[in-house]
Amino acid sequence: DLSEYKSKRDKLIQDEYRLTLGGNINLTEKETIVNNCIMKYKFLEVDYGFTNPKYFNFSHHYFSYKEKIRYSKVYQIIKDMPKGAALHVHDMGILGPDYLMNITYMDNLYVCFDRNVNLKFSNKPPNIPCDGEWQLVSKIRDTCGNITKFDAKLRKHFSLVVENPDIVYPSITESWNTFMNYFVTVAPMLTYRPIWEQYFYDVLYKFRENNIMYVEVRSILPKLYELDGTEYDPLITAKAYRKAITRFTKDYPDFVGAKLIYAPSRQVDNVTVEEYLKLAKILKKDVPEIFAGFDLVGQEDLGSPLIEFLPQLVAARDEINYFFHAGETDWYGTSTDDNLFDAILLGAKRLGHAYALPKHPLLMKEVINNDIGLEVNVISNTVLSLVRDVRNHPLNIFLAHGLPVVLSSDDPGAWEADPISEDYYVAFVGVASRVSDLRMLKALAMNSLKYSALDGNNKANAIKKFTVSWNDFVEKFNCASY
Ligand SMILES: O=c1[nH]cnc2c1ncn2[C@@H]1O[C@H](CO)[C@@H](O)[C@H]1O
Ligand SMILES: [Zn+2]
Repeated sequence: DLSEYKSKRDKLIQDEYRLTLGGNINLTEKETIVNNCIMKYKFLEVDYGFTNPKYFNFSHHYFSYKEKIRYSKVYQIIKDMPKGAALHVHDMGILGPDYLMNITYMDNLYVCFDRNVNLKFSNKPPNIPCDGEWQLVSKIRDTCGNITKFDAKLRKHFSLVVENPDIVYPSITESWNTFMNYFVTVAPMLTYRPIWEQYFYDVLYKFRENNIMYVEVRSILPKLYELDGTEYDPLITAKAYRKAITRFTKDYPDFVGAKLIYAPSRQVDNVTVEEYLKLAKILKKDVPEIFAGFDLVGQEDLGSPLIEFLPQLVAARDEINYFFHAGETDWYGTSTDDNLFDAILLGAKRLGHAYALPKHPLLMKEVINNDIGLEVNVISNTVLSLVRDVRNHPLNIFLAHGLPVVLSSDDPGAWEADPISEDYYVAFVGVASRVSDLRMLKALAMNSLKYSALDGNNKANAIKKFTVSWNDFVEKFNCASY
């Protein structure tokens, strides 16, 4: 009979909900008030899309709706909500063009325009080959007559954002080429030693503003330099991180801190990986308080796959923790896809992206059994051409299975997103189930600390600090203020 059918149906739906990430959390009375508020606004957004699919922002390119995000009440609440940690971000990709443009107003910066734009701090015209003339940026601004135009031209090189992404980025090749150019352009500016130290301090400041209390940054550890051309080895870059972190946590004692994952390019040979790992061991010895582990980066489809470096990676795995990018691909059954097998077999503590994971049922089980964190970066995956309509992002599968997801933002500066709140917003409204609520958001925030590289005591303290600020957020919450 129908009532029996309906109670069976209700039970099935409820049981399944309990399997989703956060589905087992019980909300307090106060949390329920917050939940009712955020869900009221979430339903408005989702249901509007359901009846007007063509206006559902999340099915279009991120660039087409990014400017509207700030008006979303769901976004505004998420921004104010304590979110724990950001565990997957890359050194030079965090602060975007507005920040970078300010740097171009500093003294001693030279520029040379060829096919690209080359920038370098120096006390004399740089001795770097360029098919143009090296000139002081300040001098060009003094003499060019139209600073606005000059700045607009410069700014274009500091961002992937365009008005017509479908034409500019027809495939992963175009988006990644532009993405790589971004790093090539900004690296010589950011690796000027005084800038590097200040930059990471400012990164932490921006994260704190987004209610993040702890960060793990991946860095290629580029060589820093001085105005006279002196260059330092990568250990100095790591020490510059430590310096910035120490200064920041002194200025903002409520902030937990930051750690470093050494993450150099994967497009190298075995000898180079051997050298990378040697440096990783030195870092572990010399800057133990900030060193978390090792990763390899770069467009994964272009290689090299992890299997190529097996002897080196196996030899170091007892000493170094791995946090590999793996499965950041649409190509099922390829060597990129197979990186997931190797990352897991090599004992990775977390996986970067793991985008291809749902196609591997046994690996899904391994992730659960070994409690491997999945670092998901939804906006990155859209901008870098893995998925357009985020309702098709595999994050919804991870969430449905209650897998240990942590949300992060990869390179928010490169696509002019805020440090992390927009990623939470897109994941919560565009990817997660319509009915996933504050419990999921709380679970995601908790996961970010649980799966961090903080050690026992520090992790417990961080979770305590998080609980205090979460309760404070809930206590002071006023739906009418949004
Ligand atoms: O999502 C990603 N997948 C792989 N590599 C990345 C991603 N984001 C940034 N980088 C890599 O990190 C370096 C800067 O630290 C960049 O050169 C880029 O290759
Ligand atoms: Zn990444």
